[in-house]
Order: sequence, then structure tokens, then C-alpha cells
Amino acid sequence: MILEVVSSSIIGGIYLAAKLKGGESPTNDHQKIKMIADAVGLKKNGQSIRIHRKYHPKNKHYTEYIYQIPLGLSLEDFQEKHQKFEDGLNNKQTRYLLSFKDLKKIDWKELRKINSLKELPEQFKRMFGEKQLIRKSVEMSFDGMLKIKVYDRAMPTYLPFRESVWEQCKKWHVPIGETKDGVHFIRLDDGHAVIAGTTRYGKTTFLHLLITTFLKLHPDEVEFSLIDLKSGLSFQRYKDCKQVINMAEDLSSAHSCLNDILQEMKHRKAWFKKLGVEKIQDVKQPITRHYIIIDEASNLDYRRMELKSKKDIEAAKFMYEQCKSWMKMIACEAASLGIYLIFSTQYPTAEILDSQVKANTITKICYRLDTGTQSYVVLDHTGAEEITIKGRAIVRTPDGTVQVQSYFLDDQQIEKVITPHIIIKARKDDEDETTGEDPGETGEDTLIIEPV
Ligand SMILES: Nc1ncnc2c1ncn2[C@@H]1O[C@H](COP(=O)(O)OP(=O)(O)OP(=O)(O)O)[C@@H](O)[C@H]1O
Repeated sequence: MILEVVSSSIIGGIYLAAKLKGGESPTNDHQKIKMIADAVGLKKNGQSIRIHRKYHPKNKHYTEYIYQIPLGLSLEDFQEKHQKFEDGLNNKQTRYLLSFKDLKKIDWKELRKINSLKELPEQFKRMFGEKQLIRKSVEMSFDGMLKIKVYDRAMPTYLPFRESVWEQCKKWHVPIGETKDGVHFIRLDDGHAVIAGTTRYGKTTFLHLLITTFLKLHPDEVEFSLIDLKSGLSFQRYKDCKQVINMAEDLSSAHSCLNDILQEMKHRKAWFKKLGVEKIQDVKQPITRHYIIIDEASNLDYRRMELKSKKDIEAAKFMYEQCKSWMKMIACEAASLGIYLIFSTQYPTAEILDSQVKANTITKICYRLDTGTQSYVVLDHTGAEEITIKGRAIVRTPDGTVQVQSYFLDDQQIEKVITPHIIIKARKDDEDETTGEDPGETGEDTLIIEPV
């Protein structure tokens, strides 16, 4: 049992409500939602939103309000005002979660004597200071009706990854983290994904979780092309995994890697044609899923490089333009062939995240961004600029938009998964330098030239 303490600056004291988890809230959130919608102009021809149903699922931490919205308004219009709804629902109230253990520590005699929050005894203030604030949060979706879920439970701010979560994974799903309702999985075998976020908020940590999850759960059915444009250090540890076919760390090697992918696409297209199938889901033979992971895609841009000679600038510009056009081709055509682009960047401008790449992206994961405009480029609505917690992300898929606290996977957990997959292999560069001698015959290294 959890007690909820609500402090309100209107009443100028403490209102203590003992209630069971999931009980009725003392305020009427529906009325607040309607008032906020009217106040921010979400009305048409004098018509406001109309409540259709209120729903409180058992054992869940939210109440869902289902509204009919006036003709001419869309989900996007409401999502743009997302912050206004959240602020309005939390207006004038601060809520804390306290356990019975906490309550035992309270000196009730002292508490009865006080008239305002300012007079709270030190011990009580300390206890509240340590507790997590409950801030109601809102999620919106649309299926003909506007559904607004109002959560009254604090989201965790740090979640170490638990290996047991992998046991719940469906095929090609990644357990990105947790919402207020528990573990949240994202499906990554039906399209491409974009991951955006300002520096040090969790993009690369999520990419490690993605790679590790697929190495753990589908080691014989997955391949990776890892394009690490942040000095090549993030993905270095995977370079000897047998599933890693290409590694690139600069424009030139990324260019060559993307060229290889185009060949791979041609090869798969020809094969699918022979089999008489259109998409990977229809292929009965064993076939790998290929994930191209680009970490810091903006670093492909030759204008961000320190190039001096005109010749170098021209060469880099040519490769950059080709990489961009190849990424568009991959975005448009590769998903049905089982090749997926995972595009990660700190700078989601319209220049970096091409509109065609974005349009063909199914999953959008957005950590904190610097501006509402950047948030809009990725999610088509603002909100990511309001995030202040590391690992907190807004995830948008065709199923709707949710806020997630992503898992933090540590180095030991990663090492444990990748160690069984490490082999000694010569990569493409080494291969170019060989004298033509068959390395297999020397009895030393095994040369792996990955076929598909
Ligand atoms: N899910 C998480 N939960 C809590 N803290 C996290 C999480 N993910 C990352 N962090 C913290 O943020 C730091 C940076 O994370 P990460 O390298 O993933 O950031 P990034 O977004 O890739 O940054 P950059 O773009 O600068 O490389 C981590 O070392 C860790 O301290």
C-alpha cells in the first residue's frame, strides 16, 4: 500500500490522503482537460472536445479519457499542446509517494502544530526531499477518437538493465526500457529507425542494447554494418564478432560500406525474384536480417571536416552526396529485403535527416533535444526539448507515442553477450593487402568474407 501526500499552495497547508493504489483522484482530470483544450484554442466553430468514455484499467497506473474531437482538428494539434495539458493537470499540486515505513518515522504530534509548509519539521522536509515527486503525465493517441491517458505514477529516472527482460522479447523486438506500465518493446523488423538526442543523453547506450539484444537472441540470423562516425570508439568492441560484416569510421569507409549494402540489395532482389517473393517475411529459406547502424550521421557531412585542399573538398563532397543518395535508396527499398537503417544523430536538421529517409522510418526515438524545432523534425511535434533526464525518450511508432525511461546496459553485460561470438577474422582492408595467398592454408587466421 502506498500513501499519497498532496500539498497545495492554494490551501496553504498539507492535505494528507490515505488511499489505495489506483484509487480515485481528488480532482477531476476530465474537467481540467476540457478547460485546457478550450483555453489553448483546441475548438472549432465553438465546438469543444466531447467526452465519450472514461476508463481505468485494473492494475494500471493511468486513467484513459476518450474524446470526440471537433471536425478539422487532428492528433498533431493536441500533441503540439502536450506540455500545456501536463502543466495544467499538475497545476498547484505537488504529490509525493510515501510508504508506511516512511510514515512510521513521522512525528505526528509535531506535524499537527504546523500551519504552513514552511513550518515543516526538518526531519519531515528531509524525508520529502529524498522522495520522488509524482508528476502526472499525459500520453495521446488517436484511432478515430482522441485517447488521453493520464498517469499518476512517477516514472523511474534510472533503470539498470536486467537480463531477465530478454526472456519476454518477441522476435526482433528490443526492450528499450520501461514506461509507467512496465517494459516497453520496440519492433525493429518492419522498417527503419531514427534515434535523435543531444550529446550524453543515451543514444549510444540504446544502440548497444539493440546490438546486444540481437546478438543474444538471434546470433545466427543477424548481421551488422556498424558505421561509427564518433571516432570509431563506440563500436570497436564488436569488430571481431562474426555477425559484424562491415565496420566504418569515416566518410571514405562509410561510403564503401554503403556501396556494399547496395550490392547486397541487388543480390537479395535477384534472389527474391527467383523465389517469386516480394518481401523477407515470405522467404522460407534461412535468411539474415541486416542492420546498418550509423552513429552520428551528421559527421558524414564534408563541411564538418577540416579539409584544406580543393581536391580533398571536392572528393569528400562527391562521397557525401553519394552516401546521401544511397541512404535514400536504402530507406525506400531495403526494409522489404530485410535490411534496416538505424540512423542516429545529435543534429536532426532537415539537411541531416533527409525527408525521404524520415518518411520511410517507422520508429522514432527521441532523447533530449536542444530545441522544439529539432523535436519537430524527428517526431512531428515538440516535446523532446522538455526532457531533462538522461535515458528518457519519446518513442513514436504507428502504434502511438510513449515516454520511456531506457535501460542502462553496462560494459560487463555487453562483454558477456559478445564474447562467444568473437572470432579472428581479416576484414576487407586486410584482404586488399593480402598477396593472394589463401590464409586458410597458412593455418593462422581464418578469412571470413561474409556471403549472403
Ligand atoms: N538509459 C540511461 N539511463 C541513465 N543514464 C544514461 C542512460 N544512457 C546514457 N546515460 C548516461 O549518459 C552518458 C552518455 O550516454 P551515451 O554515450 O549513450 O550518450 P550519447 O547520446 O550517445 O552521447 P554522444 O552523442 O555525445 O555520444 C552515459 O555514460 C551515462 O552516464
